[in-house]
Amino acid sequence: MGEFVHEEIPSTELDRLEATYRPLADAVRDLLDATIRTTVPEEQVRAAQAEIEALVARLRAEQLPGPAGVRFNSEARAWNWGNAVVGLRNAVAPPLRIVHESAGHAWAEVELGAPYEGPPGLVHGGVSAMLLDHLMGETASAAFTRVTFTGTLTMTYRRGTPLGPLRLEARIDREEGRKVWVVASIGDADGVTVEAEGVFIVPAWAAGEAARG
Ligand SMILES: CCCCCCCC(=O)SCCNC(=O)CCNC(=O)[C@H](O)C(C)(C)COP(=O)(O)OP(=O)(O)OC[C@H]1O[C@@H](n2cnc3c(N)ncnc32)[C@H](O)[C@@H]1OP(=O)(O)O
Repeated sequence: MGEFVHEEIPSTELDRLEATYRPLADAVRDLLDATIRTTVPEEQVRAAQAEIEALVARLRAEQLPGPAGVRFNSEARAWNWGNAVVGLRNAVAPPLRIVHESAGHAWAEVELGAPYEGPPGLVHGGVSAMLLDHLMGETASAAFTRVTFTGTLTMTYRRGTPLGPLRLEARIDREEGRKVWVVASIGDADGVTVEAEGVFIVPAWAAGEAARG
């Protein structure tokens, strides 16, 4: 497994950095959508590709040796900019902005576009599972007071989930020792499209931390 890295960047500096990186990731997200949907002539496609390759070289002039990992400072601020679901610097992430209503209850609203398509006009089933998995994991962590990993995730696809505005919701159903059962759903304006149940586990190696959380 990668690392949780203690990096002493003050929170005010993190705010400033995030204000720089968020619009960059938004622009790349827009690029993903444009790459899927463009109908410009082929020579323009090739010219755009050359420009993108030049931009990639500029960004790679200095970079981390591996993935971004999860970092934290001594002000209890944690940041996971590369995360596949909530990563602020990850253009593949929608990104999901999760609201922790209380420890054990969280929700998010998101608008999914062309990059998340599976069946025509519908969200890819694996994308639904990915978004719910993360939301449920954060929910199981009881607002970040303990570490939990997905043990088993069961998805029930009630009907197709249309691309567009969606609401996701998750709640802790019950707990037993180190096991936390979470129930969750995705819905559109007409109601629930996907339901999920998952068992999230406080790993043996983190159980001491959990007791302190
Ligand atoms: C805050 C950020 C949120 C991020 C959310 C993202 C969510 C994710 O995607 S996490 C990534 C995907 N998940 C993983 O990679 C997990 C990989 N698996 C593991 O690390 C381990 O197998 C882990 C942690 C699940 C269990 O390990 P360990 O703590 O050694 O379990 P162990 O002591 O054998 O079992 C503890 C209990 O859990 C049960 N259990 C173990 N594995 C599973 C499982 N896969 N499913 C269901 N139950 C399980 C056992 O039966 C046991 O139950 P009981 O106490 O009743 O006998």
